[in-house]
Amino acid sequence: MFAEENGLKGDPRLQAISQAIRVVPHFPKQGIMFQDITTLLLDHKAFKDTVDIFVDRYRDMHISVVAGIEARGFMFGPSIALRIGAKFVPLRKPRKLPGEVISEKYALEYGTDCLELHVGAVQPGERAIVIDDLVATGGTLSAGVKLLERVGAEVVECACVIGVPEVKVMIYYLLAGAGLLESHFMFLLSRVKQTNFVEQYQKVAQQLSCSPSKMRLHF
Ligand SMILES: O=P(O)(O)OC[C@H]1O[C@H](OP(=O)(O)OP(=O)(O)O)[C@H](O)[C@@H]1O
Ligand SMILES: Nc1ncnc2[nH]cnc12
Repeated sequence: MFAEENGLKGDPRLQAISQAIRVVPHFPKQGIMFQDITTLLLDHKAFKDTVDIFVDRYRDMHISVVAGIEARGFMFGPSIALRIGAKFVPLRKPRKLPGEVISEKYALEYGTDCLELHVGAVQPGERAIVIDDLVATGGTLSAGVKLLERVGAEVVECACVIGVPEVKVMIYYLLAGAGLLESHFMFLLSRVKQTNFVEQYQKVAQQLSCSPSKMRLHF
C-alpha cells in the first residue's frame, strides 16, 4: 500500500537503488546488518536516480531548508538542496559547529548522542525537510526534527534512502517513543531486502490496534 501512495510502485529505479546498497553483516558489531550507501555513491546512475526521486518529490513544496544529518545525510542533502533552490543546513555532532548552537540529545542503542544546529541558520516559519541515509530507531531524525522546530521551522517531511524494519523499532514507532511518525511524514526509497517490512508493520499495527496508514510511511 505504501508504494501505491507515493506513485513509485514498479519504478525500476527503486530496485536498482536497493541493489546498489551493500549489506555488510556483523558491522560494526555482531548481529548488525550494516546498510552501506558508499556503494550507491559509486554507481553514478543509481546515485543520480536517488537524488532525482527526492528532487521530484520536493521541488514544488516550497521548501527553503534541506537539513542534512551528519554524516551520511551530508552525502545526499546538498545535491537535493541545490536542485530545489533551498539552502543546506548541516545538523552536526557535538563540538563541530563553530558558532552559537542549540543542541538536542538522543538515545542510541547503547548510550546517547547529540545533534547541533547553528543559531540563525533557519528562520521561524521556514519550511524544512530532514534528510538522512537511513532510519532505524528514529532517534537521530527525531532529534533533527526537534532542533528545527525549536527555532520555529515547519518540518514538512523526513526523507531517507533506507528504512530498517526492526520489529522492536516498529513497536517503538507505534508507541510514539520517537514522537516522529505521529506527526511527520516519512519518505523512504528502499527497505532492507531480507524482511517483508509492510507485512510485519501491518501485523504489529494490528496487535496494537493502530492503523498502518496513519503512520504515513511510504515505499
Ligand atoms: O534511526 P537511528 O537509530 O537513530 O539510526 C540512524 C542513524 O544511524 C546512522 O548514523 P550514525 O549514528 O551511525 O553516525 P554516522 O553517520 O556518523 O556514522 C545513520 O546514518 C543515521 O544517522
Ligand atoms: N543497519 C544499519 N546500517 C547502517 N547504518 C545504521 N545505523 C543504524 N543502523 C544501521
